[in-house]
Amino acid sequence: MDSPVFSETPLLKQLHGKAVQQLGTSGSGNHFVEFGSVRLYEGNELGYPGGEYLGLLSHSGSRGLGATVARHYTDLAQKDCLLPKHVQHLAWLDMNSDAGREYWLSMNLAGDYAKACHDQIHYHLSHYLGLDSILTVENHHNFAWREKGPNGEEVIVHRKGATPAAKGELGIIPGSMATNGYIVRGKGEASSLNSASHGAGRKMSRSKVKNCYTKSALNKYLSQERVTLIGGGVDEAPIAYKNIDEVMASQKELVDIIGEFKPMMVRMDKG
Ligand SMILES: Nc1nc2c(ncn2[C@@H]2O[C@H](COP(=O)(O)O)[C@@H](O)[C@H]2O)c(=O)[nH]1
Ligand SMILES: [Mn+2]
Repeated sequence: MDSPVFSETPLLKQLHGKAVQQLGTSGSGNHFVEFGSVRLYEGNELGYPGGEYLGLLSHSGSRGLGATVARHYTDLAQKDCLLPKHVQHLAWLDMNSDAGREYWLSMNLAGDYAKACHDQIHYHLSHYLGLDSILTVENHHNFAWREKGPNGEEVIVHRKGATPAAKGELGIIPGSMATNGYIVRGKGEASSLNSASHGAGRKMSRSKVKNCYTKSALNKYLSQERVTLIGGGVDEAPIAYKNIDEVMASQKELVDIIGEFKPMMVRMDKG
C-alpha cells in the first residue's frame, strides 16, 4: 500500500484510502476462496511427488480501485475516440497520450493490488491454520500485457477471459464450485498469443440460471459432490458453467495439465 504510484495521479491519490480498507477482501459476484484437494500428477516437474495435497484457491480482482480506474479511463476513451454506438465499449486511449500513460500505470497498480489481496487472503488463512505453503501458482486475467509480437514488435496483449500461457508458465484454470480446476503449464502457442482460457466460462446468464434452477437443487448437487458452500447463490451454480473437461480438451494445444483441484469448501459473498 506504500507504492509511490498512488501519488502519481489525482484519481489514484483519491482511491488510496478505500484500497487500504479493502485490502485482503475478495468482493462479490463469482469471486471465491475455497479449500480443496489438489492431485499433482507424476512427472509434474514441480519438484514434488505426485499425490494428494491440500489446496487453497482464490479468485477475485482489484476491488473498488480497479473498477473506478476502469470506469474513469473508459469514459475518457469514449469521449476521445468516437466509434459507432454498438462498438463504443472498444474505444481506446493512445499509449503516447497523458491519459494512456496514466491508464497503463493505474492498471498495473490495480493488478499488483489484486495480487496483494490474494497474498493477504492466503497468508491469513494459512497462518491461522498453522500451515506452510509449498507452492503458489498465481496468474492475472482480464488484464493487458506489453509483450513481443510474432515479428519481435512491441504489442499490447489484452487477455479478457484468458490468462497467460507462455512456454513453461504455470497457471490454474478453475471449473466451478463443484467441478475440477486444472493446474497447467503453458505451451507457448504463438497463434493463441501465448494464452489459454482462464476458466470454464459461463454458458448461462445469471438471470437464466435463477429462472431455471433452485437453491434446493443446488444444495442437493453440492451434497452429492461433498462440497460445503458458505454464501453463494444459484446464479453461481455449476450448471451455469461450461463443462471444464470439454474446455480443457479444446485447448490441449495451449497447455499441459499437471494437476487438478477439486473444491471442497467454498466461500462466496451472499448470492
Ligand atoms: N473453483 C471454482 N471455480 C469457479 C467458481 N465460480 C466460477 N468458477 C470458474 O472460475 C472462472 C472465473 O471466471 P471469470 O470470467 O468470472 O473471471 C469461471 O469461468 C468458472 O469457470 C467457484 O465457485 N469455484
Ligand atoms: Mn474473474
